[in-house]
Amino acid sequence: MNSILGNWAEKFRPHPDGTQLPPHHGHCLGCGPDNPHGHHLVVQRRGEEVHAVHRFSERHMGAPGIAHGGAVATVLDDLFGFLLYLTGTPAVTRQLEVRYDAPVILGTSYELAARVVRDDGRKLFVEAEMSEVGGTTVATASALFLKVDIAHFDRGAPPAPVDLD
Ligand SMILES: CCCCCCCC(=O)SCCNC(=O)CCNC(=O)[C@H](O)C(C)(C)COP(=O)(O)OP(=O)(O)OC[C@H]1O[C@@H](n2cnc3c(N)ncnc32)[C@H](O)[C@@H]1OP(=O)(O)O
Repeated sequence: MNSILGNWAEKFRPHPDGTQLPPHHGHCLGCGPDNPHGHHLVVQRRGEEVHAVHRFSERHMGAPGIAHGGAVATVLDDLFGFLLYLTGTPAVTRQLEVRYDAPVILGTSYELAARVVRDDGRKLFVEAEMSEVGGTTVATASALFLKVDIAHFDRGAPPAPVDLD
């Protein structure tokens, strides 16, 4: 098994409500603490949802002062990946749709929440939103995740040493 994911059964066991969920792995672009280009997303379980508060930095700029749409999609996609701590099943994104309702401003905190809306055989239909703290929604996303065997992740090459340039 791809050692970067560690032991799936131990790691992706159900985590208690209210706790902080572990990153997928150290170099994950969305949540890995060791990825210098990453978003370092920190996610909590709240009931049957996963929640985060996130601030984009200058590394994620699209238009001046505004987060790149791909960066916003990355964070939403990675947030969906935390629902796997609730379902307990390995799964990957098959389709992702993002609606950008308002510019996401760099340096501003946003609240994110995601949930499974339908668990249908191999298919996990999920949805999420990103909002100003206590306010207006700036982006919504829906995705189809497909459950895979853990061997799916063996197809990845071992991570190269991190290049800080
Ligand atoms: C450890 C977790 C980290 C999480 C990180 C955050 C999430 C990610 O970034 S994941 C990375 C990005 N995603 C990927 O790399 C996935 C790449 N894709 C693949 O590997 C394959 O396409 C894979 C494994 C998803 C599916 O392949 P395969 O097993 O052949 O499935 P496929 O036959 O195409 O579809 C399975 C079923 O889903 C259905 N389906 C496929 N696409 C759709 C769709 N868009 N809408 C509705 N149904 C669909 C199919 O019709 C089929 O249905 P049925 O079984 O009823 O006939």
